Amino acid sequence: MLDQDAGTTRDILLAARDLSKSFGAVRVLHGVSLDVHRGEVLGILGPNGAGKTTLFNIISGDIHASAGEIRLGGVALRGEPPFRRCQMGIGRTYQIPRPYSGMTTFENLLVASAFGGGRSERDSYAFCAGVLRDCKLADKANLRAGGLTLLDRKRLELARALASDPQLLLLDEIAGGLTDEESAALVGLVRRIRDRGVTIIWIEHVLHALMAVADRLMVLNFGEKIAEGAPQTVIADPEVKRVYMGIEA
Ligand SMILES: Nc1ncnc2c1ncn2[C@@H]1O[C@H](COP(=O)(O)OP(=O)(O)OP(=O)(O)O)[C@@H](O)[C@H]1O
Repeated sequence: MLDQDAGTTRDILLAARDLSKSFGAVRVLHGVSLDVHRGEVLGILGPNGAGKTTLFNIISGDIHASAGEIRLGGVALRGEPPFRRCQMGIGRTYQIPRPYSGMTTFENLLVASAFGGGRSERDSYAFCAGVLRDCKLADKANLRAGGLTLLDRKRLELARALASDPQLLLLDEIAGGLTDEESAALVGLVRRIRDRGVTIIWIEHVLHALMAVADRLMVLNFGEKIAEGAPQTVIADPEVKRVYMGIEA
């Protein structure tokens, strides 16, 4: 699927149209549309409860939208369960890490590589060893995932998503609680992942981390998109300042 963008034709990997979601009488997402171009990093900002994770849950198939449609590489995702979407190339992290606690770190990656990435067991070993190194988990390979520290469980979330070989990677608040040094290392890793050709959508409250790598930003508030565009333009927007940063113009 192609679109015209300021005179250039760019390839759209994910196209979402008019997504809405209500839980009972509570409307948490309303008419949200977005296009994500291959190879870009789209950052998503918004106050708590704005509907950011709900948007990810709809894209990954964890929940169904009340209305709207999503296409990945032009293919409609309607009705596809999460495991199929993973096999189609959508990898994600969860805000609260969800490892297989009784398995080792390495075994967690092998499962993702074999069942999500479709690799043979033999190929998975070398591939997952590389992912472990990238995510600074090599020395934790044989530890039970349930016994890892929160920081390492967050690293494992990212590593598992990478092991499934995504073309689209959804990152949900992976920088929270990191030191400045750890945050800078994470930004470096996200850049390297992008440079390998993976398209990324990153929900993050740690603004400086997001600003360091995002090509575009989108802002949600009360389930609606209130801004989208170049990062510097978006964060200078008076409405975004008011809603997200509590700054009145
Ligand atoms: N399964 C659910 N049932 C009922 N309400 C839900 C459910 N999931 C989310 N919500 C509500 O939907 C709204 C949006 O939640 P969501 O987690 O998408 O927000 P968010 O922007 O990701 O917030 P945060 O930055 O705090 O993670 C919230 O009011 C939340 O309580």
